[in-house]
Amino acid sequence: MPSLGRLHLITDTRAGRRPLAVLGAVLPVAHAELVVQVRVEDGATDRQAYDLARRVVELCRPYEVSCLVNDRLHVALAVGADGGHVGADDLPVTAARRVLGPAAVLGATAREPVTATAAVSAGASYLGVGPYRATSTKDGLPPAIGAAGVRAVAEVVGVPVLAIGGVTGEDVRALRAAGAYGVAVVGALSGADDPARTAAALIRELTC
Ligand SMILES: Cc1ncc(COP(=O)(O)OP(=O)(O)O)c(N)n1
Ligand SMILES: Cc1nc(C(=O)O)sc1CCOP(=O)(O)O
Ligand SMILES: [Mg+2]
Repeated sequence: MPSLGRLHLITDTRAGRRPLAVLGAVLPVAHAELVVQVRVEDGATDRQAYDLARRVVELCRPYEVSCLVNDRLHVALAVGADGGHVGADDLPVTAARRVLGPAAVLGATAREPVTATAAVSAGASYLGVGPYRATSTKDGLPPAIGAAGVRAVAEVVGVPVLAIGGVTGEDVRALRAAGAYGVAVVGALSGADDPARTAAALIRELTC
């Protein structure tokens, strides 16, 4: 299984955002600590997801940066991605593992210890744990779990825990102290004035 980077950049495909430009800026500074998760809006077609994922894989390849696809595991397989990420509305983790195979990176969303341990038993190789704090990037999320919620999960699993939801560079120290291995972000990079500088700062905080 490929080693897992600590900074997960999740593509921002909301209107007006430029996911490929942001990725192009971040890749040269991020090296092995970057993982890219291709996430499209729920209403996007499979063809749109495929076209974006194919371009992301192409961009990442020269940098040896891993690429995962959110939800749509057939797209992950079709573009030769390194794996995928599933949550409560997606394929169950056991089924996702069967689809992707034993060597793939498979992430699962877990919001509390019980679902976290179940996801790991079912074959998850890392967990996305959140929302750390309230975020406007995604609708319909449950209340924020904060550092205590991240810690509660990190304490009971042996796989990397990535904190997600409203995370910025200023949160990294507290999240690492709570047991997080890394962070997954949308807005912190997509909305940054200088995504390369922001990514470099995040990686410094994640690896110091
Ligand atoms: C790293 C990471 N953590 C959590 C999620 C959320 O997944 P999910 O709950 O399935 O919600 P959607 O992203 O599919 O809307 C994630 N994508 N990545
Ligand atoms: C896609 C997603 N999933 C979440 C969860 O808690 O499951 S929070 C989230 C959005 C993360 O975006 P930002 O970094 O801009 O807050
Ligand atoms: Mg999902």
